[in-house]
Amino acid sequence: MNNREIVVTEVALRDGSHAVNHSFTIEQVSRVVKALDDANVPFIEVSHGDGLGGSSIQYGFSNTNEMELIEAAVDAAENSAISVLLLPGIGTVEQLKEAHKLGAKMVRVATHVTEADVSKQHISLGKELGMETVGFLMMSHMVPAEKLLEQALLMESYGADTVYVVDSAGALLPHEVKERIKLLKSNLKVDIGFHAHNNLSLAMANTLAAIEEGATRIDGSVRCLGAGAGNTQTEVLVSVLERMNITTGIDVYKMMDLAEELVAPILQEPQEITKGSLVLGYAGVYSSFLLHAYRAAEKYHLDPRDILIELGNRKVVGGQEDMIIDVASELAGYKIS
Ligand SMILES: CC[C@H](O)CC(=O)C(=O)O
Ligand SMILES: [Mn+2]
Repeated sequence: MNNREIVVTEVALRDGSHAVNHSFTIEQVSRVVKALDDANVPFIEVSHGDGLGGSSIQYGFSNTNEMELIEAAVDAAENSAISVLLLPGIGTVEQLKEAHKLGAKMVRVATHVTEADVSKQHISLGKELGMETVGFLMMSHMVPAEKLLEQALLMESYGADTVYVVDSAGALLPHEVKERIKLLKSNLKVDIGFHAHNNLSLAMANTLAAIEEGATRIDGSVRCLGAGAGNTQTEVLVSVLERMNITTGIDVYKMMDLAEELVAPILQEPQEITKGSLVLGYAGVYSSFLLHAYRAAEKYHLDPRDILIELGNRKVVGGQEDMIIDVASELAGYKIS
């Protein structure tokens, strides 16, 4: 990717979908993609927060059909490639084909960190379609580095061009990121990526630790527009990397401008580390559970932190969003039969 030492994927228009209750409009997507394209961002991800097909009662309905958003993104991008996220079991083969037909160039196939085997069909299809294909191992903090390596090797064997360590809960500490990336780097032939969440205020430190150990594919969300406290803030990341003489190819001033002028007004509230998002990192809970837990807490008159801590204790993972209501009703004293 023309002299980029670090290849950034901007995820605000996908991960940020969680933070705005899946309310992105065609106009917002078009304007943000156009500006990101102008800033020379190589990859821009656009999908429901839970990936293709995520719009549902379980995960939250999108206000606008994600295929229309993907189409708008493809139309607005001259050079940037549009990426889609797909979780096997939520997104289907047909939806991936449709996104590809609309012009999506990259697919990231995401599984829970112990379930890489379910990614085979979708990684193979991504390759068959000629897409850049990425394996995305979510909740990577939940297993030791050796288990993560085993799962990453599976994704590599299915044909993934890159395998990502995904800190979905923002729970990893810098030394744990280093250990994981180092092990993958020395055992995989494909590129290694890292996706952070800022719940413990460690997204930037963890990202730099990952780069130090050889990760070359990095995710960021402009203005921290991602689930929980958001991801590594893209405009800050490209500024820091430029100070370190590491090239991303991205125009720092243009990133700063679009963050302030286009993305800040989209946020329903400024992205900050609130007590709720802090508990996600502290208890190791999926960042996308945050708003679901707030709603459940309101319904059952509970402190959302109690719900999140209990979800962490039970090691609830992505796809088990229905457990949020179950746990809340149990904590409120209702019996589940
Ligand atoms: C539900 C999919 C999830 O948001 C993917 C992701 O970005 C992560 O696990 O951090
Ligand atoms: Mn994420």
